[in-house]
Amino acid sequence: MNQSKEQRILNFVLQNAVRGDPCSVLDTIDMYCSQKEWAMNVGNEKGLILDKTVEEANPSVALELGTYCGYSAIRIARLLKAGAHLLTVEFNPEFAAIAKQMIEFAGVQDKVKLLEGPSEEIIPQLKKKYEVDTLDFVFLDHWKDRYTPDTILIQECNLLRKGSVLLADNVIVPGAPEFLNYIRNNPHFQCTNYPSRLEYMKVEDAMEKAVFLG
Ligand SMILES: CNc1ncnc2c1ncn2[C@@H]1O[C@H](/C=C/CNC(=O)c2cc(-c3ccc(F)cc3)cc(O)c2O)[C@H](F)[C@H]1O
Ligand SMILES: [Mg+2]
Repeated sequence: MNQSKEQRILNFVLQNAVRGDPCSVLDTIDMYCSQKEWAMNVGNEKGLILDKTVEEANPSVALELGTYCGYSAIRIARLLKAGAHLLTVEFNPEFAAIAKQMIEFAGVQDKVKLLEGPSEEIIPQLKKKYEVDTLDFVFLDHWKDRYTPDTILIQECNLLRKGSVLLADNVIVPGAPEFLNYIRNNPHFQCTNYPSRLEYMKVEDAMEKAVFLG
């Protein structure tokens, strides 16, 4: 049975990156996906915006929706302080299996909890089952038409506190127009747009940051 693209990316990392070195894993994925096969990792350009936003938020508890191969989970986890952790949600079992191996190879598994299942089921379980009080940082990078319903669900589950930071990928390409409309017209959020480029392409994209005002 021929391999998936995601399996090829993982194999390339296992053969070419330095075990236990998250930056080497990120660089190796970026090299493969810019030279061999495009894939929907946040990439290095938008990755730098993600880095700055995570460093500024300095979260104790972070949530990611849409793990895929684990690139942004590794990117976030490498910046977390001692005792802080990232919960990352992925409902495709093949992608979850790839991401788990990628995260372990990078050596950040102690900071990352990969939750396999749909975000709409997992978000309501975060407080009781996963012992979350509130989320300090949320990275939205799953299906683009799910950004709004999941942001509403996160609020309904009382998971945000004054100052919680949401960061959404792809608000230009593929686009999340409904989310932009929702979040920019919501008085409980202070929004900032970060123009950038689509990963591995000379195509405009952007990220949107939304700080919860309580
Ligand atoms: C809905 N609830 C979910 N729960 C758990 N895991 C989920 C859920 N929904 C999806 N997943 C999981 O989250 C991932 C989905 C990522 C989607 N990302 C994109 O489509 C995406 C697309 C492009 C893109 C740009 C240009 C072009 F020409 C073609 C593509 C660029 C990007 O940066 C993206 O992030 C994963 F695949 C899915 O199983
Ligand atoms: Mg994306």
